[in-house]
Amino acid sequence: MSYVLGHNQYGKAEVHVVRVFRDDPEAPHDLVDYNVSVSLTGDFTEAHTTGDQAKVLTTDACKNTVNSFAKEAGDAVREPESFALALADHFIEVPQVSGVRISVEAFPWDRAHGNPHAFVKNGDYVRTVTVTRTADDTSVVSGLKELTVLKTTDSEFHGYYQDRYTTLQPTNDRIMATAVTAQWAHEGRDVQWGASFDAVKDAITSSFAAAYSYALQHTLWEMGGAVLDAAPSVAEIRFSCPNKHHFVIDLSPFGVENNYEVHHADDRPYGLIEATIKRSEDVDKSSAYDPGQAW
Ligand SMILES: O=c1[nH]c(=O)c2[nH]c(=O)[nH]c2[nH]1
Repeated sequence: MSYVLGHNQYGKAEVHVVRVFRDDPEAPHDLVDYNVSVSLTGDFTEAHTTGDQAKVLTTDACKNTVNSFAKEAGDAVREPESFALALADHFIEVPQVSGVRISVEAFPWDRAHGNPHAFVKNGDYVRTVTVTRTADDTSVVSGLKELTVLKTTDSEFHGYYQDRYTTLQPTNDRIMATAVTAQWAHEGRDVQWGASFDAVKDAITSSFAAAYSYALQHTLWEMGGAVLDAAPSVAEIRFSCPNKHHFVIDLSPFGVENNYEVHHADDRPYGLIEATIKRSEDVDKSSAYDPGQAW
């Protein structure tokens, strides 16, 4: 039998590191909470085909590098994009490495009641970053997931294609809810990452609230446009949004009127609506995204 080695990559997944900033004894503490994954490509054929590990930077060293960079990388640690860039810039210098992908989940913590050293984990969303680096190219994708939003009206759904399996009744008024997963690819790496993230998140939530919706697809389009207007470095944004169906419960058997008030919050199945909104047809950022990410 003959066979060849196809695409391969390796690294350390899910290095969960928390960094406290407490250099100034007079200043309140800050912290960042990152789950970092490192993935390397390069000249690693022999590690697989002959068992020769001479070129393998250990995944243990990858983990140690992440932990040490949480101190060594200075102010770059404060934003997940700049932290991922610092790590990617480091790993790409390893001679046998030709490609680096750093993925970060950043868990937000809010200061507790203005206390200088106590925090409450903010479960509203998780911030995400994917940095992809080769010798002469760097791409940065920022994102968020698990941002759950709901509006109680200003949402319709009707006029859709009908076949013999179509039973859904059209509606001029419904709850619309989704848990937004979005990733957006930047042009360049010279970006104020924190301000840019805040602008995108604000654009998503404010346009979700303000836009009158004729479908979740229509809302994705509105949110994408708002993001491109708000964040100049963003070339495109990809959404993956489950339609969290809320069905009006028929209370008429009990003689009770239900004017879009009482709903069954359905769990599954759910509609899954996905779309990319980009500045022009020419934008192609597909290589910037981690294909291994479930979304
Ligand atoms: O916003 C929606 N988009 C759909 O494609 C769809 N399909 C469906 O059954 N309900 C909805 N709602």
